[in-house]
Amino acid sequence: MVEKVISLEHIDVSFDQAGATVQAVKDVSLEVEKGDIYGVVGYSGAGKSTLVRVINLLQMPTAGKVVVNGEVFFEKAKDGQAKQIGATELRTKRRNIGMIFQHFNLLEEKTVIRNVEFALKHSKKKPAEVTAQAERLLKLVGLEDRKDFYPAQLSGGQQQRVAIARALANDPEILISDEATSALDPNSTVQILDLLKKLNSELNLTIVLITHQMEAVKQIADKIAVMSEGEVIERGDLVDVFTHPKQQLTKELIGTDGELNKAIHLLDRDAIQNVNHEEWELAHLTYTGRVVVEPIAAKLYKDFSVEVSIIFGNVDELRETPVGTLFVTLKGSTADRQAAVKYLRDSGVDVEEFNSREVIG
Ligand SMILES: Nc1ncnc2c1ncn2[C@@H]1O[C@H](COP(=O)(O)OP(=O)(O)OP(=O)(O)O)[C@@H](O)[C@H]1O
Repeated sequence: MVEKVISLEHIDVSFDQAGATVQAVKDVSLEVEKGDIYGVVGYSGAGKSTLVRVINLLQMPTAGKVVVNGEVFFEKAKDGQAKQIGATELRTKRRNIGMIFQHFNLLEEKTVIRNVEFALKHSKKKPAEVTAQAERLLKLVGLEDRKDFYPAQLSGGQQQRVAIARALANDPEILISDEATSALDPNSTVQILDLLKKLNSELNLTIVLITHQMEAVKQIADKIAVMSEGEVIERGDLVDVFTHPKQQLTKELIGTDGELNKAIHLLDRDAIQNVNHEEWELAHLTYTGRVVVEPIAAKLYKDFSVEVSIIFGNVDELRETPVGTLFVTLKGSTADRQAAVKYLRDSGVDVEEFNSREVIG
């Protein structure tokens, strides 16, 4: 059975900024299931941080309902009275939600192990148990041999590992990562994302990943929500959203737009200038898994008399699923091209067609 871990219902958050009201989050509902890696993406200022800070009530919503693990943290109808969990209980419940940030926020005057132990200062564990827990976590994040170092003696990636160990000190079920890889070099970014993926599978940790880096969500997220101006404008399974983006902004974020422009730019105009507009089109093919291009091109020619010319192609990995993109021109009569496109779609290839007149005017 699917277990809902986080449920945000109709969340609004407004701020007063110099006398004006800024609506940072507008009527957003979001459900995160146990074991999800849920990416929340969007440009700076879209409202991502504000939205996720609502989960543990670091940010109070103006209206809406926040439920974590079946427990109502906050509830307020638009013009109603707010009901919220008591302060002491909230403090305890927050321990179930670890957080990591872009800036690691480590205590510079404390060693790595003391930084992790510090997160257990309110726990009822004995000092020896606290140390054992911190050592266990440092081992989990691959830093057992750096436990007596100070933060300044570590690389950014290593400091983020310490921050992750500290965030896991109270054995939380949920980890919120707010731009945790944004300040890291590409290599450390990949390693931190791999670590988050490992923690997700080994501990069944539910992760909410806020980022403006599409590469980060591509590497590990199962689901994504795209935010713009305080609203979630598109959401769903990562592979679905990446292969069938609906909103213009999503296309922009994942680069589909740029790819189309590149295809139009690279189009061999000499080769098509004498071809009648009705006899060719530009097509964007997307396929998951392994599709062999050569036989498809040969088949379209042999069975449908449609000539395929590849403009460019690319294979990407979305959460370990290979996803191929091909921009091609299809030459042939309208009826033959329609039959060929139908064959491609029936074979599981997603086809987006661009009329020749739209492409070159
Ligand atoms: N405490 C605050 N007081 C006033 N306005 C705020 C506050 N926090 C956020 N905002 C405003 O709310 C909007 C959303 O900000 P938020 O930080 O949630 O966006 P974001 O998508 O996380 O972007 P970034 O990655 O730049 O933080 C912005 O217009 C921001 O200026």
